[in-house]
Formats: sequence, structure tokens, C-alpha cells
Amino acid sequence: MKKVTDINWNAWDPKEKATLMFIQQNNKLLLIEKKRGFGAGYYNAPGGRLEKGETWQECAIRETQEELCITPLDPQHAGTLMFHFIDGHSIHGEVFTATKFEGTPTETDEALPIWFHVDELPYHNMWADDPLWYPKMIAGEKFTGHFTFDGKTMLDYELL
Ligand SMILES: COc1nc(N)nc2c1ncn2[C@H]1C[C@H](O)[C@@H](COP(=O)(O)OP(=O)(O)OP(=O)(O)O)O1
Repeated sequence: MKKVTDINWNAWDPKEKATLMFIQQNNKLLLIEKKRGFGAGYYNAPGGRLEKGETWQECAIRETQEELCITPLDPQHAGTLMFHFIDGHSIHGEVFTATKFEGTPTETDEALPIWFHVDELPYHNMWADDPLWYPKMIAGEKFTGHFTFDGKTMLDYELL
């Protein structure tokens, strides 16, 4: 299925569930250069797969601790992303933001932390969906995005 309207998103059953955690301070976002795994080489937020028994928010905090050695404080839910890949892969992502954290962002074997000004985000080296919903997230507007991908190529989307 290539078009988002081909999919019944209410009945859609994703293969994976994952989170993204955006630390926002002084018009800057703390992103990572992802060093391995899905989307390696791209800039993204810290995040990863939901583990059995944990909440979305617990996952977002744990993944940020594992990838950057920091603990986000008082995370807020920001939006929902649903990615359907035509090879059969699919990911339901929940996005969180936080303005405070404990610790010092530190490079790990998974991620290199980098601060970017919100007006100078490296969209040329990010997933193709990111320029569509980042502006809403930065503005504090809730969003839900549905996307179809063929590998790294975005085929179609709707942003609600
Ligand atoms: C397709 O578009 C995507 N855009 C954005 N911004 N982020 C995406 C996209 N697809 C997946 N992601 C995110 C969701 C997760 O935070 C990561 C993938 O993490 P995952 O954990 O599934 O992958 P690995 O790092 O390979 O595995 P580990 O959990 O073992 O670290 O990307």
C-alpha cells in the first residue's frame, strides 16, 4: 500500500512501537547523530523501541538515558507518528518533549549528541517526514502523522 488513504489507520497493527524524545532549550533542540541501527547516519532525537511492560513515557526516558546519559525531566506528550513501509515493516512512534534534564549529554556507542538551533535544523540528513511535523512540535501544537515509505523514500503522508 503506497497511499496513506489505502490504509485503515484505526485497524493498522504496527510491527514495532518506538519513542522519540526532544530536549528543547533556548530555541535549540538536542538531536543525535544515530551511529547504528535503524536510521543510522541520520540526525534524529534519542529514542527507540518500547519494551514489554513499560509505558511510552518510560521508554522515552530510558532510551534517552541509554543513548545520551541524561534524564529528561517532566516529559510532555507532543504527537503521534505512524510509518508504513511497503516491504511490510511498520512503526508506531510517540513523540515527547522536555525542557529540562539531569546530567551531561555524552556520546555513547549509539549516539552523538548535537544541539541545533530550530532555524538551522539539518533536514537534508534526516528522515523525509521530519520537516513536515517538526514545526508543529516546536510550536507546541499536537500532531498525528501517517506516512508511507519505500525504504528511505517517503511516498505519501497526511498530517492531522
Ligand atoms: C521513517 O521515518 C522516521 N522518522 C523519524 N523521525 N524517526 C523514525 C522514523 N522511523 C523510525 N524512527 C525512529 C523511531 C525510533 O526512535 C528509532 C528507531 O529505533 P529502534 O530502536 O527501532 O532501532 P534501533 O536503533 O535499530 O534499535 P534499538 O532499539 O536496539 O536501539 O527511529
